Amino acid sequence: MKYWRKYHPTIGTDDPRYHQVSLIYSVLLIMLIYFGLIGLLNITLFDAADIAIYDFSGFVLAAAIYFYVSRGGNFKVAGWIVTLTLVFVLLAFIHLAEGRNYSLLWVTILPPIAFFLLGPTAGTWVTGLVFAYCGWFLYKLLGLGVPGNLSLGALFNFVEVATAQVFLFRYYERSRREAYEQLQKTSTTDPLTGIFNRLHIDNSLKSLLASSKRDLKPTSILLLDVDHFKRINDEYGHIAGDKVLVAIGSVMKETTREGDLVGRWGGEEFLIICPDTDGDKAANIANRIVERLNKQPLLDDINATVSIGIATASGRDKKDTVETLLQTADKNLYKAKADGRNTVVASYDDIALTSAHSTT
Ligand SMILES: Nc1nc2c(ncn2[C@@H]2O[C@H](COP(=O)(O)OP(=O)(O)OP(=O)(O)O)[C@@H](O)[C@H]2O)c(=O)[nH]1
Repeated sequence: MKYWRKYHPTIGTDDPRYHQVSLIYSVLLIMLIYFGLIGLLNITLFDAADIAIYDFSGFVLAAAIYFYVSRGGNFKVAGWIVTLTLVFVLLAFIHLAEGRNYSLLWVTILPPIAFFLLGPTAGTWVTGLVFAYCGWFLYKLLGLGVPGNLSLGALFNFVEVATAQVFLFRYYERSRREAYEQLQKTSTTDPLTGIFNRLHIDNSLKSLLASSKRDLKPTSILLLDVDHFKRINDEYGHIAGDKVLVAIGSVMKETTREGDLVGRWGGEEFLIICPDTDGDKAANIANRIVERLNKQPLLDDINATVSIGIATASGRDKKDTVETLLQTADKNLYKAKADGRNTVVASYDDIALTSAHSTT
């Protein structure tokens, strides 16, 4: 496990920021070691206390950024600070070396870091501006007759390589992001209905229940099962059955809030997670779904109803787990089926359930 995970336990390997945060910490550690070591060498071996002041300033800056990020600072801001610090260090070095000994080559480490931490647009701007400045700096050096590696040909080579780098890294970062988003979408979506799949809804339930306990806020889940779905399949065919599942998915999306998570639990079963929702509110949502399905046919002339079992974690009971919550919802769903279907059952006796309809 990466050592920085102790500062950010919620950023798992499936989080899009995982590798960015990892890179931020790596760059900061390299800066701390490099500036600390070179600063000490400059004082002890080279007797250059004036240069050591720059090294120790760099060390303190890197330590301050490290402190900021590890105490929960904004990663976007941290990404900018790390990139701009790197730009400053690179330009300072190139200036001190006056372009000798291919020192300009160091600027080529900027694009992979800038594009990765800032994204394709800001990455293009930052690297484009720094490269343009370096080209101008090289051009100025030509007239000064500084010895070593400097000619008009070198300037052209620099400009060409810099331009190619900006375009190639921009292309690379864009395609990496698109591929990542595509992968994320397919790994979390149910291919038939387009709502979340079981894996995603299961993972989300774990983390939402943990935050519910941390914030002492209730979380409710609604387990839905389509009534007599086998009959629909038998009567209208499997393709129509699939369309019914898609339409029920849309009804659930329309009936719930934006922060609620709607997913397919398997076959003709669905699960809705409602964060910050107590049993009463969950029953209202469930009743809305049942009423909507009773009001008008789902598809042309096909009617479909659902039975719903609700479970609520208060957020104050440490004993609540994903398993106990699912067991309760399942038990209530079973009861809703036994009560004649097309109805809602929750664990709380004081909830007024308005949706008991006759079964088809
Ligand atoms: N069209 C279609 N049918 C599915 C899909 N997944 C499961 N089914 C069908 O859903 C039906 C579920 O039947 P049962 O478990 O007997 O339940 P039911 O007929 O809905 O009856 P109750 O749940 O007791 O109200 C089975 O016939 C499955 O073949 C799917 O993705 N598409």
